[in-house]
Amino acid sequence: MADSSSSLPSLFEKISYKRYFLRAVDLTMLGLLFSLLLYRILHMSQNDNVWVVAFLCESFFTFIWLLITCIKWTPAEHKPYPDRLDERVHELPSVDMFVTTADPVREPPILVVNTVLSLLAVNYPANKLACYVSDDGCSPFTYFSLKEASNFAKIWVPFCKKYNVRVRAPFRYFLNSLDAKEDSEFSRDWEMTKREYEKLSGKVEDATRDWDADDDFEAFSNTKPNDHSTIVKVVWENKGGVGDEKEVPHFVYVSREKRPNYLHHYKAGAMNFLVRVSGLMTNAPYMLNVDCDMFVNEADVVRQAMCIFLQKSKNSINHCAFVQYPQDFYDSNCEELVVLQSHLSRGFAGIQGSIYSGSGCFQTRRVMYGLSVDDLEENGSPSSVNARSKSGFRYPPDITILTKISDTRISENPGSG
Ligand SMILES: O=c1ccn([C@@H]2O[C@H](COP(=O)(O)OP(=O)(O)O[C@H]3O[C@H](CO)[C@@H](O)[C@H](O)[C@H]3O)[C@@H](O)[C@H]2O)c(=O)[nH]1
Ligand SMILES: [Mn+2]
Repeated sequence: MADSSSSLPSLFEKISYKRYFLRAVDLTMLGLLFSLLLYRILHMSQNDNVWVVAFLCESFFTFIWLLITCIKWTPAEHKPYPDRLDERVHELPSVDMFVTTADPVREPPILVVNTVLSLLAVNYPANKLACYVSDDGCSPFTYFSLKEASNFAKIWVPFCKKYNVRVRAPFRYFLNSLDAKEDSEFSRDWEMTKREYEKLSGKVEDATRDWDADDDFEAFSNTKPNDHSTIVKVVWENKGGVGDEKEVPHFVYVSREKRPNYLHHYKAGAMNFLVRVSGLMTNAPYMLNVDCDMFVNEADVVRQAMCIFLQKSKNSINHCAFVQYPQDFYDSNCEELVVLQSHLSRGFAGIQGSIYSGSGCFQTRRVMYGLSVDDLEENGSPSSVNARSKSGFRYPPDITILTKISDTRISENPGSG
């Protein structure tokens, strides 16, 4: 937990922007819009429909413009200082990272593999991380790809950490050719890692044609995407890890039970299931949620979120429920969305906080369980909270049985050592 001594610098700063000129422009606009509306009202004649319609349209425009202007009035940004974490926080908290996928055809496994690799390689102690993939397609190809990815992760994670790679999704990283001209250690490692990645993508792409289904795939026989029992497989277990740079975090494959005629609630159902399974296995106090076609484009993403979560306020309780990251797009023209996010989200940050959009979001487990901050112990973890919260909510019995991953072997990849 963060040291609450007020003499130490804060883990993040809220920077407010002074926009005097833009405010003057906005006020002028407001004056002009009101004068126009006043002019329309004063010269309204009952039989002129066009005039009335113009008045209604302009009133609506003024209303929307006013809403947006109010949101943008006091823009702010939260600037985290991850370098300060090490001196302030003695032990970083655990984080469970969730990836959802639903269809191996619409969402090719190589995309899911890249999402997962970018998460496994973030700058955070590997023994504090667990990555759970929910597969609503119940696809042995997805599972096969993830097993292969976990082998490649043993090369990829140390490579990223050794050379401080910024974008840790290999398909993006290897788009750029090698800079170093001479035969250096880096260029040798780069070539070797690229070769291994190409092998991995080849295996994943060929998986539908040529693969050996061993006993580990037994669970997938006679299953249909909408009719099968739950499958949980520990793809990789970080056994007794100490968090050094060569380690790979826990990595778990999950396909929840589905039956025809039972609603499964799409991504929301998958997220609920991931919360419950991870509650039994690693029970981290913080959770991250990303879609399978996203990747982490900033290696310090978890440390940055921790700067916000672990900074204590004056009464030494942190009320932060979630940290939402904005989305960027690499393969489509979504400039409007980016502009909207960068302008409006700064405005929201200045008023109260960011908009919750789900994906790309860290949330606390206690909020997901419906707990209030008054129910918390000093360490902020829900594991020490009684089964009944103030709202009278009672956990299902399985949620209160909290065990660590090393005690709960549901199913293990035999090759994971
Ligand atoms: O039955 C399902 C259907 C979808 N998904 C996953 O949910 C995510 C989002 O689904 P997608 O069809 O890609 O929706 P998008 O419109 O692209 O996603 C946006 O909109 C969704 C709500 O409609 C949000 O949940 C997402 O986070 C947000 O990125 C993907 O990872 C899917 O694999 C499941 O796990 N199970
Ligand atoms: Mn999508």
